[in-house]
Parts: sequence; structure tokens; C-alpha cells
Amino acid sequence: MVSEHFDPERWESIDEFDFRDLTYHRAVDSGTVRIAFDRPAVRNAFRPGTVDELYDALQHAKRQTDVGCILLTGNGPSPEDGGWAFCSGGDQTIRGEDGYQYEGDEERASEQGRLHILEVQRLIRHVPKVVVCVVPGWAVGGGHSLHVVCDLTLASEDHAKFLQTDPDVASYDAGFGSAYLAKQIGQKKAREVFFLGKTYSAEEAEDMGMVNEVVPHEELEETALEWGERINAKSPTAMRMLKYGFNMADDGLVGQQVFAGEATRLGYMTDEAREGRDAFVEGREPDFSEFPWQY
Ligand SMILES: CC(C)(COP(=O)(O)OP(=O)(O)OC[C@H]1O[C@@H](n2cnc3c(N)ncnc32)[C@H](O)[C@@H]1OP(=O)(O)O)[C@@H](O)C(=O)NCCC(=O)NCCSC(=O)c1cc(O)c2ccccc2c1O
Repeated sequence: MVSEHFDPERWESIDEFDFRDLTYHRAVDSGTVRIAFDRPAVRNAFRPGTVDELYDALQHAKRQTDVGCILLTGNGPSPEDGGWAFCSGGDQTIRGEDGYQYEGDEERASEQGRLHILEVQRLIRHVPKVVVCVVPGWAVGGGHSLHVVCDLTLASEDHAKFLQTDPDVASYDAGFGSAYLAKQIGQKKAREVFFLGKTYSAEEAEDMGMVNEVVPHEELEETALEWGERINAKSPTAMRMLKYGFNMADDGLVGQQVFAGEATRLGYMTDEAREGRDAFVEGREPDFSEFPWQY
């Protein structure tokens, strides 16, 4: 069993990866992929190898031109106590002096402690698809920050709980996990999340503006798939430009660069751009006379 309420008829496994800490599936009848943390016994805490796998899965999903929606979730329940989690952040048992430590036998094992979940956050922010965080249980610490960075959050009415423990374990996502949260729910409330460390239910998180919709637990997977279908029915170019447009005001020059890159791509697709390229290649002056100065 991948996860309770996961319908194996609706998904096929992406077999080119042999992930240890994740499952990775593609919907049978829509351009949606499902990436799930698969360490339910530890509330889906991530270790460096988990983060490597997540990065690889997201990069793979990014390159699928017929995929418009990425669901990021956590499998469950825990075989130990039946508890549910999206993700409880960095695995504190392998946290070393300078970051999270590989355990030795992993593909990219190094002596260095890693904090590269931040690279995953940047990838989620910039991937030209809609990333939906599907929260079946705890979203805590670095797991809370991942939900913040996703484009949309769908939460289980029965089991989703939102909590920031970063300062309890002397950690701090003073980047996207706090700054974008403040954009979403306001400065005072975001400071409350980090400074008081209260646990919020799915309904409270929805009222605060950091969750889009709350559904009964048994409907979570099905609703996520429906969202994927809705998203995939829309214009890929429009969705990409909208995501980057939403990002741009908050992302400074990086946001401008990403948006401008896509504007350049659209420009390259025009006859006007083809004329500029062809003129150079053919060694002649370009003739742009037939192209209007649009207003
Ligand atoms: C998540 C909880 C609130 C759940 O509480 P609950 O009572 O439901 O369950 P248990 O506490 O009994 O947990 C069951 C089982 O799971 C183990 N576990 C849970 N979370 C973790 C974890 N993060 N690491 C390792 N193990 C975990 C727990 O020990 C139990 O095991 P048993 O063997 O005893 O059965 C609660 O568990 C909880 O508060 N967890 C810790 C949450 C936490 O503090 N996370 C880390 C925050 S810091 C972080 O994530 C982070 C990571 C980065 O890479 C960063 C990089 C750069 C900047 C910042 C970063 C950052 O902040």
C-alpha cells in the first residue's frame, strides 16, 4: 500500500527512479504527478537523501512538457501509531554540527552537513507548473516551510495540523518559510506562528489564508487529483506566466529574470524574432518593416 486512500487504479509508478524515502507517481489520465514523503514512522521527516530524491523528482517533473501539476504530499498513516504527516522537517536524529548528515551509504553522501532543502524550496518556487501541497497530517518545521512555498495548499479536515518548531530546535528558516508566510497571512500572524509555536488546525490555517481548502480526510487524494485535472485543462503558457507574475513582485531581480526569460521565449516564437535570427545567419541586414510598434 502506498498510502491509505491512494487509489492505485488512478496512478502509475515512475519506475526510472528507485527512491528510498519517496514515492513518485503519474496520474493515468491527466498531466499530474504525485511526489510523496514515505517515512511515515517519523512523521515524514527528511534526511539529506530524502532531499536529493525530492530534488530529482521535481527536476524530472519539470522536464515533462505534458505535466502541469505537481502534488507534494506525505504517505501514511504511521505503522507505529497511526499518526498522519505531510512532513515534520529535518530529521533531528541525523542533524550534525553543520547541517543534516548523510548516513554513509547514500548516492551523494558527503562529509558535509546539508541544508539543501532550501534548493528544493527554490525549485518549487521556480518550476513552471502549479505545485499543490496536499497535507494529510502534520506540517511542521521545514515541512511547514515547504507548504508555504507551494502554490496552493489542500488540507485534511481530520488530521492536518500546522506548527512551527524551528526555534524550539534552534533552527530558523529566516528565508522563504517565514518571509513568504508573512506575505500570505500578515506580519503579526507569521510572527505568532514562529514566536509562540502554537498548533493550528486545518480550518484555522484556512482562515489565516495559508490553506486554500479543507476537505474530509478520505476525500483528500481524490480532491487533489481533481485540482490537477482543473489545472491541466488550462493554457500552459498562461499558467506559467501567471505563476511567474505572482512571484515577481516578491522575488526581486530573480523574479524579474525568471519572468523575463519566459517573455523572451514568447518573443523567440514570433516571426519578428525569426527575421532577426535569419538575417544574422544569412549575413544580411534585418528587415523589421512589416512588424508594428504595438501599443
Ligand atoms: C511532528 C510532531 C509535532 C508530531 O508529534 P506527535 O506527538 O504526533 O508524534 P511523535 O512526536 O511521537 O513522533 C512520532 C515519531 O516520529 C519521530 N519524529 C517526528 N518528527 C521528527 C523529526 N523531525 N526528526 C526525527 N524524528 C522525528 C519522533 O521522534 C517519534 O519517533 P519514536 O521513535 O519516538 O516513535 C513532533 O514529532 C515534532 O515536533 N517533531 C519535530 C519537528 C521539528 O522540530 N522539526 C525540525 C525543524 S527544523 C527544520 O526542519 C529545518 C530543516 C532544514 O533543512 C533547514 C534548512 C535551512 C534553514 C532551516 C531549516 C530548518 O528549520
